[in-house]
Amino acid sequence: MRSLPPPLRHCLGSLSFRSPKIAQPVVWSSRQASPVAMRTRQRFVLGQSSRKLSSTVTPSVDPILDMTFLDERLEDLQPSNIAKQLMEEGYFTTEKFLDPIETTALRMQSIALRQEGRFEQSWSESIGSDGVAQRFDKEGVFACEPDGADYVTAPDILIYMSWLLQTLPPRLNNEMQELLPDGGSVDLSNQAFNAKLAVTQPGGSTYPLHIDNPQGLAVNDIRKLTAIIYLNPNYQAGDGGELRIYLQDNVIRDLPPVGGRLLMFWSDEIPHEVLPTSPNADPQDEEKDRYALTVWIPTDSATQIHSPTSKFSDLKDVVAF
Ligand SMILES: O=C(O)CCC(=O)C(=O)O
Ligand SMILES: [Fe+2]
Repeated sequence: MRSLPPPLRHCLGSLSFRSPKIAQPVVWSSRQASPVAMRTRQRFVLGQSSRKLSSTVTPSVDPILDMTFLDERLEDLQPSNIAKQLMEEGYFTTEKFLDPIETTALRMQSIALRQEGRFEQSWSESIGSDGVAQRFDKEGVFACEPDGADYVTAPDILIYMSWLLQTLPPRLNNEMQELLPDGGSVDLSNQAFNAKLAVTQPGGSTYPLHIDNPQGLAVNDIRKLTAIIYLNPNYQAGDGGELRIYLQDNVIRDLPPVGGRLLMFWSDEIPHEVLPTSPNADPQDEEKDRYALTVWIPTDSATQIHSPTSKFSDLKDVVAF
């Protein structure tokens, strides 16, 4: 059995989306091919009512993330404020969602997954004027889709993903309902998700300008919210790799990928790119590797994707597909 149910898989590239369906409920299960998974034969179920991973697996490192603390941190940020910023500006960010110890733990667990061979060359598709998708490798970028079997090696990555998926959609839906005049909602779903743990190597690796979900319903891609946590606790000014986002009124913001930063934006509307990562550093300098964990949350209301009445609908003109 493959890790996530097939419909939850998405291509490792971020500019396209190959999964036509979203499955329910979210079930993480062991990869049969993995020797670790063969030993554990464990399934992780994210029930809506459950707040914890149901697991009898002993991780190889002790997890340190606590879902209750994460809940408290989200409340401290005031979800009403997050919802307001998403609706008014298209994005929300805070630099210190995880503390340095937590950020370091997630980074070390990412490195352990990489040492296990879980990362692959990252690639994307660009859509030509003829509508045909062209695949290309992203030089110096490698990625992994974490799943339940990775709990043994990377328990905190799984705990974070699990917490985010259970907590963020209902919490933000409630707040947005309050804000929308007709009581409508963007209807974020906690029944499915896509995830990518990516490393961008120093020496100038980039992500080209793109929107995560450019094709939308044409390819049954209903990803609505992108949530990224950055895992670079030793980030220094000059390390590059800023996420550049393009907003309304020609506003451009560069967000350094400092460890612990949480960033959210609309997957189907907000153009962004990654600026060169440590352009003057040696590509083999692992200290300068730029790690980021992205979770994409879909919507249960297809009409929310590329809505022509959205105030952000013009931003797509920034990106030439
Ligand atoms: O790593 C980042 O800052 C953004 C990555 C990204 O744009 C993507 O994966 O689609
Ligand atoms: Fe992206």
